[in-house]
Amino acid sequence: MSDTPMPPVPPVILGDEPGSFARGVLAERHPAIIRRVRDAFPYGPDVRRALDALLTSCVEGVIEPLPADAHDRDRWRAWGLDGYAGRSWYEVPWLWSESYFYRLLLETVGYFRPGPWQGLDPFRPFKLAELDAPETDEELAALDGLEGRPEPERAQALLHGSLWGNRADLGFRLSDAGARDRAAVPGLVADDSETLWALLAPPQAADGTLCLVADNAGRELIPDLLLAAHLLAHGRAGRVVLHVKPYPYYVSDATTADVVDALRRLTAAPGTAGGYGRRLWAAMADGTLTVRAHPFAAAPLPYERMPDDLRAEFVGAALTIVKGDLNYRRLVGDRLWPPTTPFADVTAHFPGPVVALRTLKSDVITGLSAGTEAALTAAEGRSWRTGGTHALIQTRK
Ligand SMILES: O=P(O)(O)OC[C@H]1O[C@](O)(CO)[C@@H](O)[C@@H]1O
Repeated sequence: MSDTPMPPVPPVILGDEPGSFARGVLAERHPAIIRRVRDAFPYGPDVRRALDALLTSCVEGVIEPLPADAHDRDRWRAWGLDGYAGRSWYEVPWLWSESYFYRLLLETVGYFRPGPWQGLDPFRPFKLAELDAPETDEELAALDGLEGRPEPERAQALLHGSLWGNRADLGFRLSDAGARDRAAVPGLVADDSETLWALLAPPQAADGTLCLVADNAGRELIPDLLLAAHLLAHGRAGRVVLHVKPYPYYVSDATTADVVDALRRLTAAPGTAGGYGRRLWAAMADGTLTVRAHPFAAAPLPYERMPDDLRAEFVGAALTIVKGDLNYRRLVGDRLWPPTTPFADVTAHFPGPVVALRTLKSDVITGLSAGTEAALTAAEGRSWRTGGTHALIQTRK
C-alpha cells in the first residue's frame, strides 16, 4: 500500500453515457455478436426467433429475469438480478450487464437445456478458426528460434507472448474490423516485470503454486500455456493452477474444452512447440498443471467480492497472474479511477501477490505515472485506453 491517502472512490462505470465506450459495447458490439452467432449455426426457427428477440431487447428493451427453472437462477439473484431485472441495460453497472448478456445468449441457444444444442459452445467456430489460422503456425514456429537462448531471455519472450496474446480477443475483433491491423505499440505503459521475475525466482519459486487466471482461448491461451510450461520446467513454479471460465463467455474466453483444444494443437505441432505440448499434457496427467472453472470466474462482480473458497485458493498461491482486460476491470474495480491511482491500493483486497498482464481495451486504468498519462493523452486523446495497442505489466507484492 502506498502512504498517500486513497482518493474518493469513483462510481462504477455504467453504459448510459452517449458516445462512451461502454455504451458502444452494449448498443453495437452485443448486437453484432448475436448476428455472428445466428449466422454461424443452422439453428431452427425457435432459436432464431429467440436470438432476434434478444437482439431487440439488449438494444432497446429491459433486462429480463432468468427462467424460473434455470439451474443458476439463485446464483444470479445473489449476484444482483432481482435489483436489475426490469431496468434498462444501460443504467446498471456495465460489468453486470455485459456478463448477464452472455448468460442470456447461452440461455437463448439452449446451451444449458437438455436438447440438441446443450453444451455446444456458440463461439466455437470463431475459436477454432483462430486456432487453425496460419498466424498460429507462425507463432509456434518462432519457438524454434528461441531454443538455445539464455533462460531469462526465453522467459521474457514468453511473458511478452502471453501479454500481447491478449490482443487476440474475438469480441473485440468481431465488432472492430480494424483491430487486427492496428499496430501494437512496443512500449508498455507500465512495466513491473522485474518484480514479477523476482517473485518467480528459482530455487525458492520451485516449491510454490502459480495461479494463472486465463482470459481468451486460442492465440492467447497458447502463449499462456507456453509460459506455464517454461515456468514449471525452470524452477520458477512448482505447480500451476489455470483458472478458466465454467461456460462460454465474452466470445473468446477460455473454457476447459478450449484448454484441451489448445493442448491438442500444441502436441500436434512440429519442432519445439510439440515438445512444450507433450510436457504440458504430462503435467496435466500428473497434476502439476490443473484446471479450475469456478462459477465466480464468470460472475458480474469485482474480485473484491470473491467467495471464501476461491479466496483460499489465491491465498495459498506464491503468485497469481491475472490476464486480460476484463480480469483487470474485475481486479481493480470497474471504475474510472484517476490513471495515477496506485495499482497496489486498488488491489490491496486481493489475497496474495498479484500481477496483471493486459492490453488496454477499456477505459479502466490505474498505476500510471503522471508523465506517462500526459504523454499518452497528448498523443492520442482517449483512444490509448481502448484501442488494444498498448499493454501493461503491473505487480502488487
Ligand atoms: O478479452 P479481454 O482482454 O478480457 O477483453 C474483453 C473486452 O471486452 C470488454 O469487456 C468490452 O466488451 C473490454 O473490456 C475488452 O475490450
